[in-house]
Amino acid sequence: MDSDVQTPKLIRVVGAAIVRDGTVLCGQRGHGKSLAGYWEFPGGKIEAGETPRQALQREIEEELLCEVNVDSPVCTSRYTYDFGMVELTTFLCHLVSGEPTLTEHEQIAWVEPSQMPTLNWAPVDHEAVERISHMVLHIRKKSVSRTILQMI
Ligand SMILES: Nc1nc2c([nH]c(=O)n2[C@H]2C[C@H](O)[C@@H](COP(=O)(O)OP(=O)(O)OP(=O)(O)O)O2)c(=O)[nH]1
Repeated sequence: MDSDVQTPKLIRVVGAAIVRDGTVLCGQRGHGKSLAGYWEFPGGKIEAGETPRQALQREIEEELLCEVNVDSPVCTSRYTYDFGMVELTTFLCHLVSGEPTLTEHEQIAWVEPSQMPTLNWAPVDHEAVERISHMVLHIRKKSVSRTILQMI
């Protein structure tokens, strides 16, 4: 039997949570793009034949003109927008070479973990933002302890 309910198109996307000095690089989507004005993790759609990690390295080179090491996955979340269902997988990343450069975002910013939830994130990002803010805080605490131990 036919149904009026259509399955939304699945759009597989990867996002990079680039961590440096206890802050995370966040990007605000530019005018003219879908979800303009929302904050996101830099990245983009996975192309045919790519692994998620390959897609993320390519997207970061294209979008931020720098190279990252793709570390552990954070989570995979889905959200149905009016243009389709985005499945976002977010990875912790570290800079390998180059400096993130603004090309297509409205702005990019290194954000303190405690401040990340105050930004207006794209709906599919909320789970990753919550998790990442805790993970980074944990790493920061450990590195602070290490620093204190070295000073004694
Ligand atoms: N890169 C990225 N995209 C995200 C995030 N959250 C989220 O909803 N998206 C959406 C926005 C886009 O619809 C899609 C990512 O595709 P893309 O980055 O290649 O899209 P695009 O701006 O080049 O093209 P378009 O969607 O405007 O056609 O996923 C996120 O954290 N990072």
